[in-house]
Amino acid sequence: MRTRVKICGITREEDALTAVRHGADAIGLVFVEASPRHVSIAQAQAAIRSLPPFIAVVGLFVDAEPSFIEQVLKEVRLDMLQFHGDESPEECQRYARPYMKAIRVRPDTNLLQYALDYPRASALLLDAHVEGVAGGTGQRFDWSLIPADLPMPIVLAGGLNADNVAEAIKQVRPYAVDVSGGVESQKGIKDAGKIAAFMRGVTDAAL
Ligand SMILES: O=C(O)c1ccccc1NCC(=O)[C@H](O)[C@H](O)COP(=O)(O)O
Repeated sequence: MRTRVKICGITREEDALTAVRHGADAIGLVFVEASPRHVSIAQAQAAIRSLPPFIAVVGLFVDAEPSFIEQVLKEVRLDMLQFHGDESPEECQRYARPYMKAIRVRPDTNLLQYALDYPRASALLLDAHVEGVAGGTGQRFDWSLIPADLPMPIVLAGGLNADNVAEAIKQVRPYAVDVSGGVESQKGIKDAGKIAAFMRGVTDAAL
């Protein structure tokens, strides 16, 4: 089975459709004001309005107020939540949606403990730790820090691109990969050629 792909930081309808046309399984919408990939509720609605069925829409938040998340959930058809800040397990599981907990991995990060602490997460999304930046850094981390026996699906993120995604999949064997900067022409604007090349890399890893 091919590794699933989530393309994150989608801000425009045409980029959502390009991602899907090339085989992406999920798209991510960044509801974080400080991000260059931030979408308003209206932009999010527009970006996903013509998506075909069976494509998952993931809403990304960083330590957001619950009232804001509830408001987004009322107005945008999100299938899953992605918590990219310091949200506790209780905070992550209070919404009527499955969620992924993003972990910014450092050499001393105990990923097995995170899996135990967030037992109701659908997956752990593993991203690079860059001081002072919540995510979308374009940096990769040392994949050998990921234990082989994590009792939870892994979504591998952080600095992935067409040149390294096949190697990443072969080494880590994640459930899914997540990419943002590696398929962009500028922050928040996706590039069809880079998306196509990334998807070829994912397919090549399965051969
Ligand atoms: O994308 C952002 O600007 C962002 C801001 C705040 C928190 C998280 C953010 N992005 C997270 C992601 O898009 C994914 O983890 C992504 O796959 C990793 O980004 P990249 O290294 O650019 O592929």
